[in-house]
Amino acid sequence: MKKFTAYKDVSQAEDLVALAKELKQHPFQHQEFGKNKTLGLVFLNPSLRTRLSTQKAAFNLGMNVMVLNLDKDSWSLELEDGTVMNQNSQEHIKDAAAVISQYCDIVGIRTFPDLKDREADYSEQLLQKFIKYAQVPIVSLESATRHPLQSLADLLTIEEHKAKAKPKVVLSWAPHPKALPQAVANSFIEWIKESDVELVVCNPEGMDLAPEFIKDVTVLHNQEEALKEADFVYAKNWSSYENYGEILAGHENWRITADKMQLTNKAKFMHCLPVRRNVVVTDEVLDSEQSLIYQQAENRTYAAQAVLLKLLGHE
Ligand SMILES: NCCC[C@H](NC(=O)CCC(=O)O)C(=O)O
Ligand SMILES: NC(=O)OP(=O)(O)O
Repeated sequence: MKKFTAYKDVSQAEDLVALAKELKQHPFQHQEFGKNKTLGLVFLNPSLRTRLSTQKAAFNLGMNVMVLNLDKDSWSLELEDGTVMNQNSQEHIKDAAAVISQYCDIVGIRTFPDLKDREADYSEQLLQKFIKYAQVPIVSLESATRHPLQSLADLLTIEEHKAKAKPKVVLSWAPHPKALPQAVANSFIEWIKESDVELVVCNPEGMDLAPEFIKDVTVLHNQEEALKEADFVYAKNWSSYENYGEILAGHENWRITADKMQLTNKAKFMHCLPVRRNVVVTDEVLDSEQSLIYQQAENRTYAAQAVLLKLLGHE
């Protein structure tokens, strides 16, 4: 594996899930692989889980870790080539990526979309430029359109908790007061649709995800119908792809409640976190036995560890 930014970077997702599962049993068995290797983690946006679980994954492999909050502690980046940099940007991404990667064997980068210019966000310009100018493998810590480490952890969580060979997995849009990226939802679909599950996505009219992600996927605009007999309910808000970055107000009734969970086949509840309690989903659901939110967060460590191990050259 040369980089980890999307499903297509991985040759066998099942193998990666199996490796993560094995690492969860024996986290320290590959310490020699990471010895004297350095992981750099670059954040342009906030993070709790990705920041800590990826560091923990690296420590489990015997790696050293350096973290840079580029948005707060470093220079503001210029992305365009040939610009006369006499305005606000202070360092070109070309120089920043080249220099950071000199200090590291693997670099992880988190970069959210600005949710204003759809083409710019969907071309992943910052991530792609970083890859272009860095000389080492790059791991996405959530980019403008995808969150592959989250999706890999989610696959592992579903694998561990499924009670039948082909469970019904429902990804449901849920309300939120702020415009959020489509990345977690896009990525979840991209990974799970290749697994042996019955996938249903549900969202209000006008909130369909990008055609490239929902191609050949069942999309319903009726949440109650979608939830029937679900084995897993994954809730997530996203802002509009169609009216790019717009919030959909007036759909508070899409919140996941205990009553809605009654429609399901005693489904497990999933969310990537952070979650706005009692907006996206009620406390009653989040704090119930059905909730897998902390198991998902725990699995982030082993998903990241599997990815780092592959990038370090483990067969
Ligand atoms: N990394 C996991 C999700 C990150 C981001 N959520 C957020 O920004 C939530 C912020 C808030 O609740 O205001 C998202 O949806 O893609
Ligand atoms: N789920 C997730 O990626 O969380 P953070 O944004 O806190 O890293």
